[in-house]
Amino acid sequence: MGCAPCGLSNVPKESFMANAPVNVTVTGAAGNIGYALLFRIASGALLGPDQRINLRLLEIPQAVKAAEGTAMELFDSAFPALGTVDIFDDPVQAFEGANIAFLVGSMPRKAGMERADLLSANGGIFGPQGEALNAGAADDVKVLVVGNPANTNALIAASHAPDIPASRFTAMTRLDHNRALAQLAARAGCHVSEIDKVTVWGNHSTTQYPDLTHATVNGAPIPEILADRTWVEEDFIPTVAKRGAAIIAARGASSAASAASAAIDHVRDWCQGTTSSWTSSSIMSDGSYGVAEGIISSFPCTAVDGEWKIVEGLEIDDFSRAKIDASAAELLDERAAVAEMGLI
Ligand SMILES: NC(=O)c1ccc[n+]([C@@H]2O[C@H](COP(=O)([O-])OP(=O)(O)OC[C@H]3O[C@@H](n4cnc5c(N)ncnc54)[C@H](O)[C@@H]3O)[C@@H](O)[C@H]2O)c1
Ligand SMILES: O=C(O)C[C@H](O)C(=O)O
Repeated sequence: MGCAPCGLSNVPKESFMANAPVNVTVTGAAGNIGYALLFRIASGALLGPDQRINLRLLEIPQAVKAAEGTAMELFDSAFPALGTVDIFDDPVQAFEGANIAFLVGSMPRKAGMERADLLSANGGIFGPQGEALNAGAADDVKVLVVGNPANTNALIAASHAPDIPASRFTAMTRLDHNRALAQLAARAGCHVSEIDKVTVWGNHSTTQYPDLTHATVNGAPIPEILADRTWVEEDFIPTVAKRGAAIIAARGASSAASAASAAIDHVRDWCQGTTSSWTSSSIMSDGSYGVAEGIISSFPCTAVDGEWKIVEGLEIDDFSRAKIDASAAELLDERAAVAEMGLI
């Protein structure tokens, strides 16, 4: 049963802005990431300050009251770009007319767990949400799955939405990409904005492969850094791949603000286009780079005219080959596990 939309609004719906309002649905709106994400979206960080956004928040019934508190704060922020804020506990209503959907709502892992340990707890959320998207989302809907294990949850959602192109279901490895930029910047003594051509391949898990093979700093390759195999293999790769666990150990809770920021980066680039040579996005594999079709895996991607495209033709050395294959194999195992559970 749906709860009544609260319909908070600082502005009349019909007030003038150049473009029609964009409907953005955020699940898990009362959670930690939701709290960080909603204010960034409403501030214009997602689609620019001149694009009116109507927010549609989905929560479980027990958390609707907390979501109402967040909606009150959104209202009190008087964001010029924010239109209406409606709250639902029914996915069918929440995804009605959605142009963009952030699928965040799900349980985070605790210390000592791997993200795949959440498959049985969270996987069941994403089938019904895929069906609800299929039933009522806008024709141009773009879906980003943040809730873990994000890649396989995105696959579950996509498999329940036969009328939506599978290319519209993506999972978030942008946080891993940003972590890789930050680690390389620290090692190279440069600013993150001076780095280009970093890739995160595979799963948002410890098997992910943050790849510096093609990386540049200020347009120049980094042979001295790549020659330091101890740093690349024993420091950089595990630091990036295990950063989520390190954050949990330090904060006592999983990353929230950096995850929200990466979610903004992912969807902003998807809608407005990438500005660097490429970024990392988990999308449905078409078999590129020998990654099996039918899994949602991270690739080097550009976004052009609202579509992710895999950057083709990169040379893959033996070390990278083994790493990419290992993460793809894990995704195939996760797919088999959710098939076994009847989730796809
Ligand atoms: N992909 C990434 O890089 C990345 C990064 C950080 C966190 N995460 C994942 O994001 C998820 C959310 O993290 P968080 O810190 O916000 O957790 P949280 O526990 O603070 O919030 C989760 C919210 O989701 C809600 N929720 C649960 N089931 C729901 C459902 N069926 N529909 C709608 N809402 C529902 C809960 O009520 C809660 O408010 C976790 O799975 C976490 O592991 C992913
Ligand atoms: O690691 C986690 O469980 C949370 C998130 O996926 C992260 O990478 O920070």
